[in-house]
Amino acid sequence: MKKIKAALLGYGTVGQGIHEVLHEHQERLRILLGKEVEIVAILVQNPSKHKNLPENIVVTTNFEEIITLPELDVVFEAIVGEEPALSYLTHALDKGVHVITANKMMFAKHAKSLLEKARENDVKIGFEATTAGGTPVIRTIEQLLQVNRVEKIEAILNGTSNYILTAMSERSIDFKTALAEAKEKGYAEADPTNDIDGTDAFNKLMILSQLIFNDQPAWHKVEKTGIKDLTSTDIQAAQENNKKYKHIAVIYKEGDQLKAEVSPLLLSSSHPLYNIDGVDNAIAITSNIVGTITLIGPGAGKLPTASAMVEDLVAIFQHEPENHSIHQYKDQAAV
Ligand SMILES: NC(=O)C1=CN([C@@H]2O[C@H](COP(=O)(O)OP(=O)(O)OC[C@H]3O[C@@H](n4cnc5c(N)ncnc54)[C@H](OP(=O)(O)O)[C@@H]3O)[C@@H](O)[C@H]2O)C=CC1
Ligand SMILES: N[C@@H](CC=O)C(=O)O
Repeated sequence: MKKIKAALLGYGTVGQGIHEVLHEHQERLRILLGKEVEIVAILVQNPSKHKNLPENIVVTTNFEEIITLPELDVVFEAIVGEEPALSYLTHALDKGVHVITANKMMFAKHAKSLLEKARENDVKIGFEATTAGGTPVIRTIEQLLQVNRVEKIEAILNGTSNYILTAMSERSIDFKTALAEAKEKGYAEADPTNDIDGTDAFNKLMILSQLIFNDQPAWHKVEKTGIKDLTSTDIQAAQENNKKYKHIAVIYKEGDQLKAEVSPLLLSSSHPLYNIDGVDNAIAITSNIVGTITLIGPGAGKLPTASAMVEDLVAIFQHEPENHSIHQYKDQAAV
């Protein structure tokens, strides 16, 4: 049986999640794609941390060694920061290799040029995992709201912030302890600055903006505030008034101007995002025909993020002409 040959860039929370999901669900992937998916190489920074990987997988710090492997089909990118990720993915697209990325910091800035490059080279970029973790907002907008015109997004887009706010409110723990828990659970970035100062939610909002409006507002004009200055006293006071702080990202068009803001807001219980707690994200999408749809689901973590990336893999390879396209499990097939 032919194989889909994949490389992982990064073997931290997300990279390990992808490996686990590909391994655990090999049979399902074989049914869906008519092919096995094989991880042939993994790029890391410090190979001594990754000594227990199977011997048939190339573990390297040198991207050249990966991109020159014969018959490489796809690269999953789960490293940190704008560079070298951008250069690696540009190189992969130029070589005709599909790309699946979780790297929102890089993609917020370079979505447009990378998507153009992918089109030029007749390959695909999956980026579901860049926004809202395991919650499938990208494909919902891209594929299920094509006749609709999306007019507004109001969303909780950072799992760490929502986890911290919920923990401070429900368990009365302090900010530092809640952040340490979010790190321990694999929700927060290794450097959590972007989680708590609003940058991560901002980056995700810009990715949605690019997808929906094929444009982004001028970054310096978007007001961006994180949750880092909220104190336990603020949170308890809100609770005593039956309110909650939530970190909200909003974008809409006013005339031909894009308006966006990312900030903590005090919500009353009638607000649709009031009950979104823990690591969950929620995205209220308002469109001209259907009205408002709200997607809710895990916004961070190993398996939710890997789920989004492996679903991207299926979306890319299912469309290759020789592949099968079976959408139902046998025991769920319609009679
Ligand atoms: N964690 C989450 O819930 C989510 C994360 N993301 C994004 O996914 C990406 C990965 O996140 P996560 O797995 O949590 O991060 P981790 O810090 O857990 O892992 C990062 C991995 O990337 C490797 N790495 C980092 N920089 C380089 C480099 N320059 N060259 C080669 N390898 C490198 C590290 O190598 P080594 O192991 O040797 O140190 C490590 O294996 C990030 O861009 C993040 O923003 C997106 C959605 C959700
Ligand atoms: N650190 C991010 C991870 C997912 O994008 C978050 O907490 O939302």
